[in-house]
Amino acid sequence: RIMAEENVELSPEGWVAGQTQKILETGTTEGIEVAGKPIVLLTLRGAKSGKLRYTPLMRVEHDGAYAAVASKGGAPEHPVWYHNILAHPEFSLQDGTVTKTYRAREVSGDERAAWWERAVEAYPPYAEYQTKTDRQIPVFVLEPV
Ligand SMILES: C[C@H](OP(=O)(O)OC[C@@H](O)[C@@H](O)[C@@H](O)Cn1c2nc(=O)[nH]c(=O)c-2cc2ccc(O)cc21)C(=O)N[C@@H](CCC(=O)N[C@@H](CCC(=O)O)C(=O)O)C(=O)O
Repeated sequence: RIMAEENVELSPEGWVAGQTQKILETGTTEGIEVAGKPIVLLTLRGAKSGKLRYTPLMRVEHDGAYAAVASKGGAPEHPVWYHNILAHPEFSLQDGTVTKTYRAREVSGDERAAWWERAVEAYPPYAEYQTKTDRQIPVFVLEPV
């Protein structure tokens, strides 16, 4: 029996959906950028709906692992996907034309500090976002499974 391909939801945010669609059309994240920096495409499962949702994030990579930074531009609240990644921490991430499975864990202390530095290096506006909110912006490390 061929299982029907599960539908994956686009973001309701127009620009986010547009960048996602470009990745799907071209088959790569190459050339899709925010402030001139590269992005990656996660496919996360909704914590309540169980729906798959395309969630593009900035590309923060080190030694084959990635960081997912729940910045949402420094908004007062975490992005909703923060709950999705906690509820379903194993998911696929596409970087360029390569899609692999990763497992996320939220980091704190020195480990978080090291990844925060890498994140700001990869996408400097993260530092500015953190000054805009007193919530500590969550950082997840994504390791290949
Ligand atoms: C608007 C809302 O988005 P959000 O999950 O809050 O996340 C907001 C943004 O972080 C998200 O759009 C990111 O993709 C934006 N974004 C980045 N967002 C970041 O936080 N960090 C980044 O580094 C980042 C980079 C980036 C690069 C390119 C790009 O196009 C977008 C980028 C959303 O998608 N809502 C949907 C889905 C909601 C959802 O996931 N519901 C859960 C329920 C979860 C619960 O409440 O328990 C479910 O389905 O079960 C809806 O309302 O229908």
